[in-house]
Amino acid sequence: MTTSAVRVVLRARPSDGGTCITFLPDKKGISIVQQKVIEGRPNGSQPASQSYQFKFDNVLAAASQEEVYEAAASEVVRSALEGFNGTIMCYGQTGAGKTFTMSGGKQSYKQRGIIPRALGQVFAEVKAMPDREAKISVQYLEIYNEALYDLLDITTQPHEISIYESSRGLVTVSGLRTAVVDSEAEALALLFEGETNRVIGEHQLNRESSRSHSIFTIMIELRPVGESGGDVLLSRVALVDLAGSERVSKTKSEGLVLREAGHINKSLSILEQVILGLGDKNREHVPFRSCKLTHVLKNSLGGNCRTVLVANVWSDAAQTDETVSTCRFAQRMMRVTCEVSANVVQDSSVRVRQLERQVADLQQELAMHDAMAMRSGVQYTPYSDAQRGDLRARVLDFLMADGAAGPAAAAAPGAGTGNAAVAASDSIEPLELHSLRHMKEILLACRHLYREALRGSGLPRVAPSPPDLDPDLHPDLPGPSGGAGPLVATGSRSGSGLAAPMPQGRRPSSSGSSGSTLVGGGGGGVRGPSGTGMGILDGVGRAERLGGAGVAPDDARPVSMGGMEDGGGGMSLAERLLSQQGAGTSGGGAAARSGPGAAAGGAGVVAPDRPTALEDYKAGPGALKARLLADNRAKLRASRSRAKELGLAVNGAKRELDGLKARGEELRRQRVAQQGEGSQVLDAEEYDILMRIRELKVSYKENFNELQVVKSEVDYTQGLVDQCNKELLLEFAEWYENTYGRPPDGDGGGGDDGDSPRGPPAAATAATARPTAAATAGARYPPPPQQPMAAAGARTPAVAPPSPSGSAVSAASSRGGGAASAASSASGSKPRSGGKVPLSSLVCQPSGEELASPQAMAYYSAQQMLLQKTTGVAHRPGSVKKTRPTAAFGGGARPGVGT
Ligand SMILES: Nc1ncnc2c1ncn2[C@@H]1O[C@H](COP(=O)(O)OP(=O)(O)OP(=O)(O)O)[C@@H](O)[C@H]1O
Repeated sequence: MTTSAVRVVLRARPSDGGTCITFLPDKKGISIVQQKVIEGRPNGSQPASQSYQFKFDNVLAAASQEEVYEAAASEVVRSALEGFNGTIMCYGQTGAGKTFTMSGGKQSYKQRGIIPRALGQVFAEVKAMPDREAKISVQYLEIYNEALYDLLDITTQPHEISIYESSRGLVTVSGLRTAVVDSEAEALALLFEGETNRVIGEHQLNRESSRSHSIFTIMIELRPVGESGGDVLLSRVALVDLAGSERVSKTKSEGLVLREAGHINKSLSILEQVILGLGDKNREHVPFRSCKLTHVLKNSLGGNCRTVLVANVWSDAAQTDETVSTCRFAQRMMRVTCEVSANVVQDSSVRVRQLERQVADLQQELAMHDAMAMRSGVQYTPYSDAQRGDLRARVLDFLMADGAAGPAAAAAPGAGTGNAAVAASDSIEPLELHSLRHMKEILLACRHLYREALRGSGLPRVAPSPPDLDPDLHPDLPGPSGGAGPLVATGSRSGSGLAAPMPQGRRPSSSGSSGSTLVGGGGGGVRGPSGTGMGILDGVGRAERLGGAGVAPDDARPVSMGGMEDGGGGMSLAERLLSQQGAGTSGGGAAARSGPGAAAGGAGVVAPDRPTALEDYKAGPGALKARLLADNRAKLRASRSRAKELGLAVNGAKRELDGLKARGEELRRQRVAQQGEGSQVLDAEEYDILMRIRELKVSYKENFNELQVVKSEVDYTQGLVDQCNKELLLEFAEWYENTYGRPPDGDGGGGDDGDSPRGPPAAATAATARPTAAATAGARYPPPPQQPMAAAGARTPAVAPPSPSGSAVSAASSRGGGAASAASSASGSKPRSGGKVPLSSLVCQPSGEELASPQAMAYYSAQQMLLQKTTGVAHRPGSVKKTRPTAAFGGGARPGVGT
């Protein structure tokens, strides 16, 4: 990047009325002598004279007029061929010879001006570059009475041409015809055509006075020949013929010509201000946008451009004032510096071709490596639709194989035990992974199926996975294997055939007290299903049978663990881990305690009060859930605080936007009133407002979008907190009952986190709720219900799944009218009237507003999924009671269901 001062060229129109100027010997300045008649002097006295001398240290001096034109054109063209923008601008009074300098005299080729010379040089230079491919195009703009015209296309209306300024301050004019020219002749033809379209007028000083400013632009694009890549040079040469400043007293302009003079003089005066501003380093604001001329020339004046100013003076003695004025302008222009750098860009098309070739080479290389390593089926190219469809079918088969394992498992040796689950998962044909792309495609297929399940297809909707769940804090997340895996078949094999994913964190967690519950509870466990593919329950089933004797077996702990281990094939990894770690210990502890305790009917065990017991529970067997609850609460707080922040930011931006818009509109009205409807030149304040509005809109949109996301995160996390809270309390109630032989004081399903004492003990307790014959007689679990989508949005989401066996599982989810009361008791608002809280009642009901919210409905649907899963395949040792068919759980609540 270099910094250079603007170059000045002095051009003098030959005098025909007594010359007032002489060039200095070195041609780097001029001397002006002004003769003045001083009034009041006695007749015959000599007129007084005043002399001026203007020297320019950056003047382009040449011997002849032709050489000056040639040198000026050459200076700019050569640098343009190196990628630098250039401008040559003629300035001076009317009639001083600007058009003559730029376009040339009409008499001979020798008289041709700077533009034809520049065009000739461009094509000559390009021709001399065999290693470069050049694309030359031209534009010709006219600014007449503050309106923009296309001199190459007179059909273009002024309003179709506009000045656009990029965020980096680069100004371009859009709407102009850009003519690509292949030869000098073609370019000259366009130049002449454009010249004939210029507006000219006649006045005292010039019979062919240009009434407009014109800018002929040559655009040059130079790229290396062929596909060798390399840099592309882009440059623009603007050749500006300004209209001349005129003194109306001299030109005697009238009517339209006078009006034109007003526009011309105004714009030239703004140009002068701009030059003054650019020359003054302390000046912050340069009024480029005050008129079209200076706005369009913004890049040429003090921007990334090499600029040559041609100061045209008329050497007539009568024009001395204007000559002095033009020289002053030129001197001011000398103070303007330009930061220039070449416009070099990478040829993207060549680069793309190179990369494509590279990719193809690498693919070949990979294919060779695969062949040598005997790897087949690896695909590196994107999957086609057909391949994707095929993969989805295979992924679906894989997912559904889980549900199909049931019959196989039932038939397999070891069915009825936890081994069935192992057998079931072992029997699933794994999906082989060939490559990273293959893995991604499998995940995409899963996502597709998931979304399809969400959209409907007669399947329940599920909640989206909560973000960033820490597996350490969520050990009850679905594990990778068996029926407890991340996907739960929601239909029978012959049903919809689609699998819906189990929402994370919704799966009943392992509590480690399973053995104790089952053993001490006297066989309250559910039986392992057969034929439904839910072999995961077999472990529990075995524990139930073992405990069914109502006597704590000698091997209480091993049985407890055995139950876990046997069922391990169907457990999630997290469950297995849990059973092996602290929870296993506490589970064992509970077994040791509860087994004998239950055998003794709870006698001899002093039950602590509820708050103390709850604290014990939270520190012991319920630690995991309590931690999960605390974690979710922390996340909820964080989300809420972020939502608040974003809400404030959004509202603040909105308020500011409204204020700015109102002010902007006011300024616009003022501008239109002053400059007319088509005015496009904004003043500084209006421009700043527009820029600020643009910035604000961006930040408003970003914050608003994030707010939506955070809001749904808050909603979702709130749901998680509620759910965790309920589960914790319910599990606590069960643990308490199992441990001490009676339900805790107050309400096991009490509200919040159970820290506050609850109301009176429930009248009826789950201790009285014993498995009914029907339930314990091996009633098979029904296949997971095919829930209609409507249920997801139903006001009562506790859908009773069809119960072919009439098991209490159905009843558990169909306790008519129980939902509200139990829910209220679950929230601690009032004590339950009796019995256990039916699972169905733990499913929240969407409010009217929520019915319209997809996030809310997804959440509720997820709860229903949980309900279905739990009622259909309940296996969580700690939650067995929830699905245990008891009278309190819904026995007789509905005709045709229950026991
Ligand atoms: N160097 C020159 N040699 C011969 N004639 C010239 C020269 N410069 C200008 N003239 C003549 O002077 C007259 C005015 O020139 P021109 O129209 O180029 O002036 P101008 O500065 O463009 O005026 P304006 O833009 O105000 O109309 C023309 O007739 C032109 O031929």
